[in-house]
Amino acid sequence: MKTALLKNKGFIALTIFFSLIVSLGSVLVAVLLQRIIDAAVKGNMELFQQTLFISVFYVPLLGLFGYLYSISSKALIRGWTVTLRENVFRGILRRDFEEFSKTNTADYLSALSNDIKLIEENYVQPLLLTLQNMIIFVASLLLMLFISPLVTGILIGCVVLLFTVPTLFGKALQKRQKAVSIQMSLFTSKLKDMLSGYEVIRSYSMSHHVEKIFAQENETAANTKFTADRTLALNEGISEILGALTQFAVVFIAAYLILTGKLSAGSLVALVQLSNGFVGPVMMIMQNVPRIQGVKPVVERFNALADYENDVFEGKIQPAFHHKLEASQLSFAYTEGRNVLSNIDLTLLKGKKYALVGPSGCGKSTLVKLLTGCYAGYDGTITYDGVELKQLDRAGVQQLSSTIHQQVYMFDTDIRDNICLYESYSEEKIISAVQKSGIEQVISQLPNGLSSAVGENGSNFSGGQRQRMAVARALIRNLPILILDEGTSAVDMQTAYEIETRLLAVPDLTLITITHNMNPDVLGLYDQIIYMEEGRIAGMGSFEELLQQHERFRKFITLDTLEAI
Ligand SMILES: Nc1ncnc2c1ncn2[C@@H]1O[C@H](COP(=O)(O)OP(=O)(O)OP(=O)(O)O)[C@@H](O)[C@H]1O
Repeated sequence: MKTALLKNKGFIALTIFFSLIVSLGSVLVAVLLQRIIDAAVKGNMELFQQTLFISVFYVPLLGLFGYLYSISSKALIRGWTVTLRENVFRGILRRDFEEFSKTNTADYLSALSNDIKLIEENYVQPLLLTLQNMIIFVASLLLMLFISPLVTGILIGCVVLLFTVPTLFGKALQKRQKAVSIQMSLFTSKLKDMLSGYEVIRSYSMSHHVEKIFAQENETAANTKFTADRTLALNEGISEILGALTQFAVVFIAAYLILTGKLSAGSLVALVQLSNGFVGPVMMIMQNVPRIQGVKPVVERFNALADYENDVFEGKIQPAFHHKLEASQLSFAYTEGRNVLSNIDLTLLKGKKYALVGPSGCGKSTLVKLLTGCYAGYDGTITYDGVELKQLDRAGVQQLSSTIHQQVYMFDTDIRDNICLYESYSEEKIISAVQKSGIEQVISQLPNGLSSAVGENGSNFSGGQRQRMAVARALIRNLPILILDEGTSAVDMQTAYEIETRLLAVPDLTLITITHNMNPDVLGLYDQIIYMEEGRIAGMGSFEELLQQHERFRKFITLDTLEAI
C-alpha cells in the first residue's frame, strides 16, 4: 500500500493542492454571502456592486478548480489501484511452488478483482474525501470563530457528540467487511470450480444442480454484503440526524443573537453557510472513518500478498550444472508427520537419460519437483555441482530445467506465443523445435500455421497435440535438464516413441522421464531406470540389470504392462 502511494506522489501532491484551493474557496463563499446580505440590508450599493463583480469571477474559477481536483483525484485513484494490482500480482509470482499452492487460485483472483474494488470504494476514495473535508472543517472553524465565538463554541459541543458515532460502528464494520472479502473469495472459488467443470456439467446434465448451487452462493455473497451495508446505513442515518440537529441549534442561537442586536443578518447567513462547511465535513469524516477502519483487514490481506518475500530460497550463488545433480538423505512431507519421500540418495549425471518409474503415488513427481527447486521444506541435501540448492539463486535454478507435464497449460493466444512463451527466437529455431516435437504436420495443415489461435487453455487442439506443442516449448529453450512428467501420456504409442527417441538422442541433455509406459523397447534406451516404491528408491540400474536382479521391479512392469493391455 505504501509503495503504491509513493509511486503516485505526483498525483497526491496535485490532488492535495487542488483540494486545498477548492476547500478554502468553498469556505470563502460564506464571506461573499455575508457581504451581499449586509449590503442589501444596509442599502450599501457600492458593497453590493463590488461583491457582485468579485462573484462573477470567483464562482467560475472555483468551478474550474473543482474540475481540476476531480480529475487529479481520479488520476490518483487510477494510478493507485493500478500499482496495487501490479504489486499484488508480483507478490503472487514471487511465491515458490509450495507457498503458491497453499492458496486457492480463486483467492488470488478475488484479491485482484473484489478486494481491490472494496479498497477503492472503502479506503482510497474515503481517504481523499476525508482529507478534503478536514481542510474545509479547519477553514470553516477559523472563520466561524472570527464571526461568532459563542456560536462556534456551541457547535463544537454538538460536533463532539457527532464524533462518538464512528467509534460505535468501527469494530462492527471491520468484522463485516472482512466477512464480505472472505465470502467474495469463496464465491469466486465456487464460480471458478463450476466453470472449470463445464464439460462435466454438460455431459452429465448437471445444469440444474449447478444453477441451484450458484443461486445459493450468489444469495449468501449478496447477503453478507448487505449485512455490512446495513451497518453502514445505520451509521449514516444516525450521523444525518445529529447533523440536522446541530444545524438547527446554530440557526436558533444566531437568530437569538440578531434579536438581541449582537449579530448582523449577513453574519447569520455566513454562519449557516459555514456551519454546513463545519458539520458537513464532520459527518463525512464520521461516515468515512468507519469505512476506512472496516476495510483494514482487507488491506492487511492485500499487503500480505503484495509484500510477500521468499525467505527460504534466498541464495545468491549462480547455479551451474556441468557435472551432477545430487540428492542425499532427502526426505519430504507435504503434511507434517507423513513422509512422501524418505532418505533418497540419488546422483544424476549431466547428459544421461533417466526413467523414473514406480506405482502411482510413490513420489516420482514430488522427487522431481524437489530437485528442480519447487519446494523448500525438505530434509537432507540437494546439490547442483556440489552447491546446496537453497544457496543458489532461484531464478538461475529455474533456468536449468524445463518440465513437460501431463496436463499442458496453454495461454489463450496463438501457437507461436505458446511455444516461444513471448520470448524472441529465430524462425530457424522455432521450425527446428516444431519438427523435433512432431507437431509440424498438424501446424502445416492449418491455414494460419503458427499464428493459429489455440483457444482457452488450448481447447482448439487435442491433448496429444497440446503435449507436442509443450515438447516444442521445452526444446526451443535448450536447457540442460528436461523433465517429461508423463509428458507423452496423451499421444499414441508410436508418437510417444518417436518423441522420446528424439530426446534420448540429444547428447548433452539430461533427460528425466516419469513414465507409466513400460514399453521395454523404450525403457531399454535409457541409461538408468530409477524404480521407486513408497517414497524410496527401491532399485536403480539399466533396464536389463533391473529386470534380471530386481524381483519386485520385474513384477511391477509385468503387472503394469498387463494392466495397459
Ligand atoms: N500438493 C500436495 N499436497 C499434499 N499431498 C500431495 C501433494 N502432491 C502429492 N501429494 C501426495 O504425495 C504422494 C506422492 O505423490 P506424487 O504425485 O509425487 O506421486 P507419483 O508417484 O508422481 O504419482 P503418479 O504416478 O500417480 O503421478 C501421494 O500420496 C500424493 O497424494
